[in-house]
Amino acid sequence: TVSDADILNDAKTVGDVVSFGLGTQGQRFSPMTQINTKSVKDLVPAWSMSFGGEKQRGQESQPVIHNGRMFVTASYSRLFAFDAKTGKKLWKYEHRLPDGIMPCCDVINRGAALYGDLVIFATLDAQLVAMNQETGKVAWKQKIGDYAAGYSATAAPIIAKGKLITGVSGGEFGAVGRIDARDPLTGKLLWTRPTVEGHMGYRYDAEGKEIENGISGTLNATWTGDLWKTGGAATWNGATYDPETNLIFAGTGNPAPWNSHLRPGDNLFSSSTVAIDVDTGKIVWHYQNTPHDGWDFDGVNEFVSFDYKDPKTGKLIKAGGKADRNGFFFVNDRTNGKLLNAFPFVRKITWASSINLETGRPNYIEEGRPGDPAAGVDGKKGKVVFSAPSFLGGKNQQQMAYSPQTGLFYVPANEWSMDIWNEPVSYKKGAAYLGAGFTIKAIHDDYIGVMRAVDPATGKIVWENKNYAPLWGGALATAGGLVFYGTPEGYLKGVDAKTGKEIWSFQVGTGIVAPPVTWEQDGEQMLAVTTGWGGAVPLWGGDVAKRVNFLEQGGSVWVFKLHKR
Ligand SMILES: O=C(O)c1cc(C(=O)O)c2c(n1)C(=O)C(=O)c1cc(C(=O)O)[nH]c1-2
Repeated sequence: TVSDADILNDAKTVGDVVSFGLGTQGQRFSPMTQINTKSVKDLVPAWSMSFGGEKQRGQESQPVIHNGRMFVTASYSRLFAFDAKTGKKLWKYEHRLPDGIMPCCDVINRGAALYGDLVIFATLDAQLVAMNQETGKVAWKQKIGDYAAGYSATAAPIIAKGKLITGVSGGEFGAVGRIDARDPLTGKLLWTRPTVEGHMGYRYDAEGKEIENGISGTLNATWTGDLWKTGGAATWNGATYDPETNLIFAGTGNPAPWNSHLRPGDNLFSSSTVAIDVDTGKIVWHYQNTPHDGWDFDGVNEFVSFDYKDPKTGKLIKAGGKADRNGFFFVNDRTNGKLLNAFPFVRKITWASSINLETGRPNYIEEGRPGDPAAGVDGKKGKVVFSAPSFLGGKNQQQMAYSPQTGLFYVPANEWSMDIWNEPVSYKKGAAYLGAGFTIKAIHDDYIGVMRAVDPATGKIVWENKNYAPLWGGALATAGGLVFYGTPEGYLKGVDAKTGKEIWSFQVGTGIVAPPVTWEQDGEQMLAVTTGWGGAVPLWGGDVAKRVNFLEQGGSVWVFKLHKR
């Protein structure tokens, strides 16, 4: 069984992977060294297993591994249990999905959580399902949203201090984001914390009775009229948890609708990092990466805890790093949210010239905001603006890694742009709630994706590896001096963490849009990645989707280990 101690120590222990992020702080760093810059050239496949089925689409799942079993979620709300050593299929669960589900950005899932004897994941019809790890028998199910109103769920749950922590998707339909804490063994709700100002949070007593748990003194002050009621800020990429501060860090999506002229104000807590007390569900601090977002710059990117040496004072600070969809990399004090540093990690940014380190607010470029349709001649279409990054972001769902060995973040970034304009829109249950039109375009002929090694203290890009297609898979850093990541072209790569030099690669036969993991199995270091091209790019990518339409779908897990000579 998986205990709280197993989860607390996940980043340091090598025998399994029991949390999303290889430790709930989300560093995606492994202390293992058997596979290193010298030996990595001898990596060979150990096994591969297909998800089968007629339907494929994007596979974004991070495998979790415990007690010789690997649990991987797959497209269309499926979950597979494999023998971690041989790949033998142990069981599978296929969730029965209703016809009316409305995931905005492909039928993907990012992974499962482990606790006790259970494996738990979220489904596209906004449910949580917990199964016995050995048998696959369903232990409990809970509905977390109304799929007919656009709610879905794609993020991997995490376990924080014995609580199951989950988010919701649906921002493109005016769903209201929130973070829930449940008893992982029963599914019982312990607290719920909405991420749109104006909505009340609740705690539940022993009898399950609601106790109000709001943010005192604040009502929907940063919203106009009634728009907060359907205000988005979806927590669609889940959360990280830092045991040192007892805080859950949730990234929140764009405010709804996209047309920012309809909702003057900062629109809290959209496009933000929200730090929530794991015991009470109260918001302890928040930092808004894009106040009054008008570009769909969801701030759901993972907030990764790390120790930051202040370049001026030399003091070690408990910090967190976030490569935001809006193109800036933010470093905040994770005890109180104070901004320590902010710098661009993509080269072209048109909406703000910089982030003011004193006030913590962006220096907007006013011409960079799409125009108000109500100000136009016919009131139907606002001024079109050229904008970079595109709304798919300098970084999207693909997870970065942090190596305490190099002190660098490894950010799977994208350089692209869009034409974007606003249109009138009003809320209708179950209908897209954007009020915007757009086309995404490449900036450069030779690349969109670019893996960047970023120094959080100086903002310097230490090295970069360009990639033709947009990077959409996460990174893994190891004490072996390596960074692993996959490309939509199908290459899983092992590169030198210090220089970026590619030392090993393997073609998996379809695109990679998931983060690799590593663990030790019977004394051997194993490397695993889920494969299968998809996610938001082929659906929303405009000109970019056409440019990469040669990429083929798939659906499988690949596992590698060193060839014994
Ligand atoms: O606002 C939302 O609720 C929401 C949800 C999701 C999702 O659940 O995957 C994505 C987005 N927004 C989104 O804006 C986006 O770019 C995106 C990309 C992906 C993906 O997995 O490829 N999901 C999502």
